[in-house]
Amino acid sequence: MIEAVGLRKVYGKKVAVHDLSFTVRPGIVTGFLGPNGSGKSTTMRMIVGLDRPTAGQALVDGKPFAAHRAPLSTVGALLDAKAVHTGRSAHKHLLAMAATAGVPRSRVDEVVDLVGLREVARKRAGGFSLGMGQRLGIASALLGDPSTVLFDEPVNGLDPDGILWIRNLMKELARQGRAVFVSSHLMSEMALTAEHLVVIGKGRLIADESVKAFVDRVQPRGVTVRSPQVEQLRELVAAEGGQLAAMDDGSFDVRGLSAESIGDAAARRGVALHELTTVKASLEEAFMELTANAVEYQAQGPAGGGPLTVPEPSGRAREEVAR
Ligand SMILES: Nc1ncnc2c1ncn2[C@@H]1O[C@H](COP(=O)(O)OP(=O)(O)OP(=O)(O)O)[C@@H](O)[C@H]1O
Repeated sequence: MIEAVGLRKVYGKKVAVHDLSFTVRPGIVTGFLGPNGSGKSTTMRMIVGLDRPTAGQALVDGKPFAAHRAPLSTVGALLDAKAVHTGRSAHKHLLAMAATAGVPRSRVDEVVDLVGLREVARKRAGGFSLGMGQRLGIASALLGDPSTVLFDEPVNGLDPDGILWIRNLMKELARQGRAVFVSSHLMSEMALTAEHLVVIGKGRLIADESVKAFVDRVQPRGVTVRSPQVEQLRELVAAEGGQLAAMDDGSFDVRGLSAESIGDAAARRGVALHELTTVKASLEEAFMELTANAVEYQAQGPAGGGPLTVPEPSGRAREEVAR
């Protein structure tokens, strides 16, 4: 479990992290999201004692990381997957780490198997692909069987197989009762992996809530309606003040009305409905909308910049968050 309490980091005149407080609970995957430069890496580094907070503190299982007798068994962190001695084999690298931390040798074979590196464990880690390097980084993080794991952008640069593997591993680590804290730029990936989110912008907390609550904060994108009585449906939507657009698959996209008001009006008029679904914003759309004012470096759009706008969904390409 991680508790950030009034965490603050100042580099010279730059306040990288402002009085940040949040909790990462055991048993679930917590996604850590924020635009570039928002302070995610700085926060993670403070949690594992690699950076000193200017104020506040980061507690892991109730104590600062440095106060733990067996730090490797407290927190496993993947902060920079390339930080492995390139001349050594994966096996030697892990053995050296295990010896330093008082972890039994048998655990090395366990983690090598867990991350699927058995075939290549005795080869020089310098020749590893990005995906293999990532697996080795994760093996190192899990060596001490930690109760909390921290992964900074673990899926960056990985192929779909590697991404799926990491997603399943995170969920499994959480299922085992660990606190799993993972940062990522890939919103669609976070929507599939995380149950809870900590979102920051310009070093400040924007959200500490479930993925569902975060997505529910923004307006739904519309309502999908199907009815065999097309003309009556058109009249109903117009009478209620909504707009209706026919979709390629025979359904209708209704804007300006809630599912409840469409359903009630259909009941009053005796119009049969075969589908009535509120289309929620995707996590990416919610993130863009809620962090629009917290983006450090904004692209200059045709209108000269300003907050990022949420693209209108087109056709059936709308993404629903299915939770
Ligand atoms: N050692 C440092 N010295 C000075 N400024 C720093 C240092 N480390 C980070 N910063 C600044 O602090 C801010 C937060 O950086 P940080 O790397 O924590 O953000 P991030 O959210 O991890 O970004 P990204 O998603 O791009 O990795 C940035 O403005 C960055 O330039």
